[in-house]
Amino acid sequence: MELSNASQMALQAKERTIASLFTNDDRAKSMSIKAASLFLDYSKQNINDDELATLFSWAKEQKLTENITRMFAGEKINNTENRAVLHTVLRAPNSVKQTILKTEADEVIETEKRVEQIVNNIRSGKSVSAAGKRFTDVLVIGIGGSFYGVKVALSALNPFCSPSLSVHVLANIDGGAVHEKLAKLSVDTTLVIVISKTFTTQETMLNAQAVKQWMRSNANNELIDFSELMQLQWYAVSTNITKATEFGLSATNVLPMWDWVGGRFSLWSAVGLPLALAIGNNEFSQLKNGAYEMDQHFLTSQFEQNMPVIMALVGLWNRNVLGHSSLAILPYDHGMRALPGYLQQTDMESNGKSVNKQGDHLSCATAPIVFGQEGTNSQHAFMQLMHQSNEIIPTDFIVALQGSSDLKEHHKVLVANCFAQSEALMKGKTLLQAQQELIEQNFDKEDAEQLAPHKVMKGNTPSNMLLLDKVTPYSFGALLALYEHKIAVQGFLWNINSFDQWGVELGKQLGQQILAVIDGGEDVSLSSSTTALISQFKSANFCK
Ligand SMILES: O=P(O)(O)OC[C@H]1O[C@](O)(CO)[C@@H](O)[C@@H]1O
Repeated sequence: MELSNASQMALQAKERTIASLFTNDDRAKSMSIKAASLFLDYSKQNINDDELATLFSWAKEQKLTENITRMFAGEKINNTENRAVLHTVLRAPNSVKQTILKTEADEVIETEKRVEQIVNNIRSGKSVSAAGKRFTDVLVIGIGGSFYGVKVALSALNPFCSPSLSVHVLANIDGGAVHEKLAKLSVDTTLVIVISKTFTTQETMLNAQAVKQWMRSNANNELIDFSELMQLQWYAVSTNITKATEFGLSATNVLPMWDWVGGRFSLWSAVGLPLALAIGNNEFSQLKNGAYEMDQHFLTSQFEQNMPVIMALVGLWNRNVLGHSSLAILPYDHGMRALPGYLQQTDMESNGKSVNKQGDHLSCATAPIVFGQEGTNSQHAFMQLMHQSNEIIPTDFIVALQGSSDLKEHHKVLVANCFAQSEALMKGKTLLQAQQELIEQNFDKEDAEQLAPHKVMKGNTPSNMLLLDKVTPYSFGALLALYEHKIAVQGFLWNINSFDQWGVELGKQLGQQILAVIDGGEDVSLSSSTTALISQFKSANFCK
């Protein structure tokens, strides 16, 4: 990021307090914006109007509009994989699909209809298991982008999920996770959906094998033909029909994916099938409608009134001008507890890069370290560090005005805590204030002076406050799209490719190499540390 006067602006910003920027009541009003049912207040950021204006004109100079337009138009902006980035088209009306995708639109529209039909058949009991029973459970197997979207939406939209069809998600390659899931399930009432764009991902394949084996061993083999069971009880979403059918899936049960939909942006495709099964077709459409409205807002609004662009620029300001390396995501909402994990992938897998699109090394920092937890739990854990360490951690607070339960007092306390934290992070407490407080509590002057430094809170921590009227499929769809676009904008401005993820490859490759050594091979290229660790593992497992 090359802003000509960045260091001078940083100096100026670091010398002031955020609270001092509130010279009149207008700041909260002028630094807040509504879009697609969401409300963003960014007035507690350490930025003033002039600095924002500089960022807006800089973004224009960097051809941000052109980049956004190219993405929506389907140009191959994922240059290292020669792919378009078109998840947005999946939530657009059919006429837009036809304009952008041309002949491919038919398959996309057909797939949507297939998803709807499967959802209707399963939820109505028209489609039953090989044992002739109604499905009570859906087991989803997938990882990374083929997991986080479904997981976060299932949890956030839990009040909309059918009580008679439970959806479970299996991602990690850990026998403990497999047993934990399968212990709750019965072969006769479980539908399985394997989500894997490539259908080669090691974790997903091994988990799918384990589940298939469990089904084979536990089905009533005298009465049930296993290939019929696979036909009735297994679906997949993948670009790789060959691999899926080799695995044993019927080709008609493999819903397509397209190379122009990245895994971490794929919830809007047939990858959303498990979610649609849980919440129903209408609510799944609402999720897409909310995202579509955010897309339209993003595409058509001036930068000064554009929620994703504002969030992106404020994020760049924090990261590159003020030098803050992290971003805390704090949803004050039990349903949205999976959001920090989801955004860790969306943000850090997209923008965790250090070369630009041309392959040249970048001199500026890119994606922040994203972490978080639901409020108020975070207040009793890492927020101590946010208040009193030297680290300044910009924060996104997310809360719904109306709670999803009937416990109104709980929601009042939850929201009060959320607002209180944003205020406390901004204002902090000075030494003088701390001393004063202690004296008011009847400490003598000497004790007050000694204790006061321990009660100082640095304050000046910037935050966004994102409000949803209520967590609904519509507002949650808009929220996910907001973050997708914020992250894309940051990638455009850093001139990086946000849509590839080569960084995960080396680990995968070495994983295979190490597996071969565990299985008896030799590999002199491994470090002595890793070789010793492998020996320890082998003697614990194979030499007893
Ligand atoms: O859908 P697949 O092909 O199983 O891949 C799973 C995930 O693995 C990744 O390659 C790395 O996390 C993601 O991009 C992808 O979503």
